[in-house]
Amino acid sequence: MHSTTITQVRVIDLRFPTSRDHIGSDAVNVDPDYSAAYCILETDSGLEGHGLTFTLGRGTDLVVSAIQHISTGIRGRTLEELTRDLNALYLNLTGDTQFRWLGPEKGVIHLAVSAVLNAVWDLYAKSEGKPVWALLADMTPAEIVRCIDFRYISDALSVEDAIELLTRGKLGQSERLAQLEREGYPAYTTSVGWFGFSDDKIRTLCQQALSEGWTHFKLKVGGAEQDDLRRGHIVREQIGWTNKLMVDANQRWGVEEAIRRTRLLAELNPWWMEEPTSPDDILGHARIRQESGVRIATGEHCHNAVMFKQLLQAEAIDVCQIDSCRVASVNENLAILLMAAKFGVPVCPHAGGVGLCEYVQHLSVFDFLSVSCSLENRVIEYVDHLHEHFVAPVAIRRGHYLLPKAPGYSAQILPASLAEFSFPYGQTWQASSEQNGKVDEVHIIHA
Ligand SMILES: C[C@H](O)[C@@H](O)CC(=O)C(=O)O
Ligand SMILES: [Mg+2]
Repeated sequence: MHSTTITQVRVIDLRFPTSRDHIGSDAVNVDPDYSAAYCILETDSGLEGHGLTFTLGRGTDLVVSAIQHISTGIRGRTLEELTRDLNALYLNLTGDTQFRWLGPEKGVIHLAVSAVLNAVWDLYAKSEGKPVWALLADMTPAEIVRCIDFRYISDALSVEDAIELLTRGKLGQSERLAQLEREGYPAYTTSVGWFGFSDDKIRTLCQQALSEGWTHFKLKVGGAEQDDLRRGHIVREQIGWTNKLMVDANQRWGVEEAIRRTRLLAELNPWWMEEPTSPDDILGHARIRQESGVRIATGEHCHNAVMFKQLLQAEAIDVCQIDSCRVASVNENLAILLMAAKFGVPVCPHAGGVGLCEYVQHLSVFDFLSVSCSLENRVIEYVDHLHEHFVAPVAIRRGHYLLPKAPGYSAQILPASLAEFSFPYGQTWQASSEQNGKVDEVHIIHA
């Protein structure tokens, strides 16, 4: 790797008005504006590292500010220094002796660390001329392990466990890669069943998705009992009973209610119930799993590898839904992939958000090539929104992700989109504030 020095860190508050069409809506997040705290690492070689963390509109400015604070130590350092020991970089970014108090390893600071590390991985992969999945697959087990913080997970996954899994994963890797080249990676769609969509819209979107080759569908639940069942049966009428239907409650219920409602929804034969209760309630998920008889999935709001460790140790989940931005980037997700493989729990990444599909395809491909080496019960989420804003958007064919080939981590956004949707001064937001004649009080402070 030639020496590349980080000369500037730019941060953008990027917001897309998806709430206007109920895109992304669920029983709890009823008006999501898919947004991102977007980080650009400029270098003296002209290469740029682009990274983001996913937010939902208001509050993105808090993460932007956090990135500005925690990235001061990145400027002036070479890429070679940063990537020589990626766990040391992780510890440096998460371990600031005062910022750590705002976590640790959770909340706004952890989201900011994720954006910065996502940008570092993007720059690293670009400098090597590889997509991130290939950069990881070409690493030795020892190199992968050097990216991971084992301090709080070694009681569940030791360094030796990781080395053994990764060494085993080298066997047959080229055959698995050839399989992905031919077939792509299996996916499911959530874009047919957002909470704010009408019954007719759900019917139409299911028919369209079936014609495109989709076989796995996710529906948002968590409204009134009869509405959930009615909408569920509408989907079943369209997709039949052989195709897979998953339901997602987005943390809507307490444990007792979650057990009751999951049992009710069992008549839809869901392949999993997602986020039935608080993401922090590990024992609650275990009870719901034991007492409902339905497969339980969670992860999109689990803020670090330690939470995933406990979900796996408590046998609380059937499906591990990693998120590329909630935890601190590739570093933490490597640990989670390895723990899930050790506990025999399939990983089906969360991707309902801007840039998340572009990111998680790399993590699932690496999991198949080098970690679990299995596609059994594994599908990557796909949402059909905002991909037109990316330099190298995901490619989908008949319900499968095609292997990303461009060097980097795939979430670089087009300059015109950065300009148009930056908040609050991009054209989209200027137009809406002029149109509405109002600027939210918080934004006046921001301005
Ligand atoms: C607010 C987000 O769109 C959320 O509903 C996404 C989600 O839960 C999922 O994709 O799963
Ligand atoms: Mg979800």
